[in-house]
Amino acid sequence: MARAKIALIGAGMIGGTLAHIAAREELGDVILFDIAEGTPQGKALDIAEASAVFGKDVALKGANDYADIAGADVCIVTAGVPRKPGMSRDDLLGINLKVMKAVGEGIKAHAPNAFVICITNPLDAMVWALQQFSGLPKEKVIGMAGVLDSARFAYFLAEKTGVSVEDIHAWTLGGHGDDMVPMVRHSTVGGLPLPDAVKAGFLTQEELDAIVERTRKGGGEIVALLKTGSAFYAPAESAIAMATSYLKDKKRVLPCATFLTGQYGLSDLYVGVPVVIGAGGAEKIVEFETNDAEKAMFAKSVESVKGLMEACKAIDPTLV
Ligand SMILES: NC(=O)C1=CN([C@@H]2O[C@H](COP(=O)(O)OP(=O)(O)OC[C@H]3O[C@@H](n4cnc5c(N)ncnc54)[C@H](O)[C@@H]3O)[C@@H](O)[C@H]2O)C=CC1
Ligand SMILES: O=C([O-])CC(=O)C(=O)O
Repeated sequence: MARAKIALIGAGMIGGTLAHIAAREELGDVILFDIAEGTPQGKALDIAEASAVFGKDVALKGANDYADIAGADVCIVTAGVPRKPGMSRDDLLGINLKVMKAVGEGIKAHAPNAFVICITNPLDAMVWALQQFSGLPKEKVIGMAGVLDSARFAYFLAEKTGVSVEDIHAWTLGGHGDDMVPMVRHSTVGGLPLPDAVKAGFLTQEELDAIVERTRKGGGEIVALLKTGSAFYAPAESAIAMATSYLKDKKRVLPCATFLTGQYGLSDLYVGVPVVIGAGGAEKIVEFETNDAEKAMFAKSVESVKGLMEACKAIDPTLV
């Protein structure tokens, strides 16, 4: 059977890392696309040469022409700009919205059957705009944020409790901003919901509260450390998990920015919720039962996403 074709739109920090992981995992042949000339070609060649060391058979190619993404099974979009210290993700909206228009048109023309994973920030508004610009079915266009946010939550819990990351299951809901909602009652340490893990002495309530706050601001913590850009290893791993579930029809339940059609009482927007990812794309949204406090936090996060959608519409009135 032919190898899958994975198009990476944007060959910067995340794009290059995605190419490296996809090659090492032998997930498929990789096209690295960017407007910068030489960058995608150089990264593709470097990783192709590495493949002779790690011993995986994949083809890698750098490109500046959308024609090269033709027939891609998966497109992962990181094109645009990242934030620097002192900026919020929302400050990227104007410049990255223009990038989403160009990328959406490129995908529409050359890879209309692909499963598209958007990573570019501000994530929930960008994936919503990208779906419209590309015209692809909504279940085939999805945003990466929740896998990253919940991975941060899980890592901080593992670090504090001393329990293996493999035995921690953490969930976040909502938009990819500082008002995202780490789901304390639905996340578990060794099978114990976090309130029970506190009772059992794995961590204190104060430690849990601090982890929730650190998770919400996890992106900014890395930006402040790196100074020149934002996180790229964990974001790339997160998108690869989503692409793998699609390509292998694994039907993993992953928190992703997904188009809602009535779930959680919401319609016509993208926001982070748990969703089954399989060969059909975003196949089924999982609806957590939420209490009043969780509902209020989720509603606040959704309001932020709606505000960004309105800002996009003001810039580009073709968006509806
Ligand atoms: N959703 C999430 O959880 C996360 C989102 N991000 C976002 O991902 C995006 C990419 O981050 P990095 O890879 O670190 O940035 P980067 O600056 O290293 O790479 C971006 C690449 O996009 C390219 N580019 C710009 N305009 C383009 C266009 N019109 N067409 C094709 N390529 C174009 C640039 O030449 C550059 O190579 C940023 O917007 C960042 O905020 C970053 C981390 C996590
Ligand atoms: O914080 C940023 O700008 C990048 C990002 O979305 C993250 O790492 O969560």
